[in-house]
Amino acid sequence: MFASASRATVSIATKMSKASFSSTTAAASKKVAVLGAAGGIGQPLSMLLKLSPHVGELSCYDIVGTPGVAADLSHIPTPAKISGDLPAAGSWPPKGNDGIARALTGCDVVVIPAGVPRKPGMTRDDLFNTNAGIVKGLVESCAEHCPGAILAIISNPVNSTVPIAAEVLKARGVYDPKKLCGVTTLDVCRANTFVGEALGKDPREVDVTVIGGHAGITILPLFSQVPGFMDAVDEKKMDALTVRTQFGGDEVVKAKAGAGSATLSMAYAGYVFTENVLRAMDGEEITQCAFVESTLTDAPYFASPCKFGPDGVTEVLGYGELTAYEKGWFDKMLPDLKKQIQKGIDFANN
Ligand SMILES: NC(=O)C1=CN([C@@H]2O[C@H](COP(=O)(O)OP(=O)(O)OC[C@H]3O[C@@H](n4cnc5c(N)ncnc54)[C@H](O)[C@@H]3O)[C@@H](O)[C@H]2O)C=CC1
Ligand SMILES: O=C([O-])CC(=O)C(=O)O
Repeated sequence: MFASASRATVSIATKMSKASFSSTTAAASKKVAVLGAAGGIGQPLSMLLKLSPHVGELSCYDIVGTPGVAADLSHIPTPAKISGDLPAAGSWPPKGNDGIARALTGCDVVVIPAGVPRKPGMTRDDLFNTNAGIVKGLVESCAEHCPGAILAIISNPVNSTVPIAAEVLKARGVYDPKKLCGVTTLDVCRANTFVGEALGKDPREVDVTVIGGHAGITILPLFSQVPGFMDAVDEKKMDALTVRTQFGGDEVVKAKAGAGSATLSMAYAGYVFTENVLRAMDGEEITQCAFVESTLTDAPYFASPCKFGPDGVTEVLGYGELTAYEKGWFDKMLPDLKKQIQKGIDFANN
């Protein structure tokens, strides 16, 4: 399918946007780093970014395996130059041992899927003890080596790792709320897929707004805003679809039975998010959902549709009217979301 990357086109229904593997106008000029590039998400995400018409340079960084990942990806005939780095020694191509500095210097966008995934029975918050420190350390390196880059945080729990990243950047004097996003695109992908199935529509033509955070009941798909949805689906079905979207991650964790969580769909979602950020940097008007600093609610960070421009988020958009059903979930979600955000802030400052 990807044999001729210059001709293959994949269109993706994200908020008012289409990402593709081909473009006649895009300049392959941006440097992107993937931190955690040898992992379950990192490898397919790096492959998709190697196909991006916007990426001129792709740095694959991890604590293991990146020389091999980079050598492998380097044989795909697209313009993006590839490097693979490890923390201290070892790189591909073999060109010195500057590790993360080499990976990050000059980056426009840094995507972070580094950290451990869930096993059955765990919540995303159960990952906090391991992943909080990993994200803190990596964002400290970003503050040092690419303070102007847009950071896209995938590592869970996103509701806490994004506030951790913000506190690290603030402490270093380089925090710009426009340039820090938690990636919630997989929630949008799932909601679009499930609505497509329910309405008998091509899911690529569906675009569900998903607000809140990225964990269980903090994920709130606004199905009432999908044209035709309320006429086609009764309250029981809507409830089932809402809960399935909120716990879509658990569905995958259970099916993988101890071998991790969503990787392929997340790589796709991470690619869609990053590609949209890159297109906005190149001057296109893009709107997509992201978990960002926000004044829309009492929670200091909140996922909602955001406009993106050359420097990241240019406007945090509202999410419109909620139905009584959605308001019920919204009220239930906010205390949890605020607690998870505060946990991240406290961790970073202690
Ligand atoms: N935001 C979202 O929607 C989603 C988030 N996730 C999260 O993404 C994270 C990664 O998931 P997977 O790729 O499945 O895990 P994985 O275990 O397959 O890969 C993680 C990679 O991170 C690397 N790593 C660990 N510490 C590192 C460090 N200090 N610097 C650089 N790399 C480091 C590991 O070596 C490994 O290669 C998990 O926290 C998971 O919960 C997963 C799916 C969806
Ligand atoms: O469920 C998990 O742990 C991974 C994740 O965030 C998702 O698939 O949405």
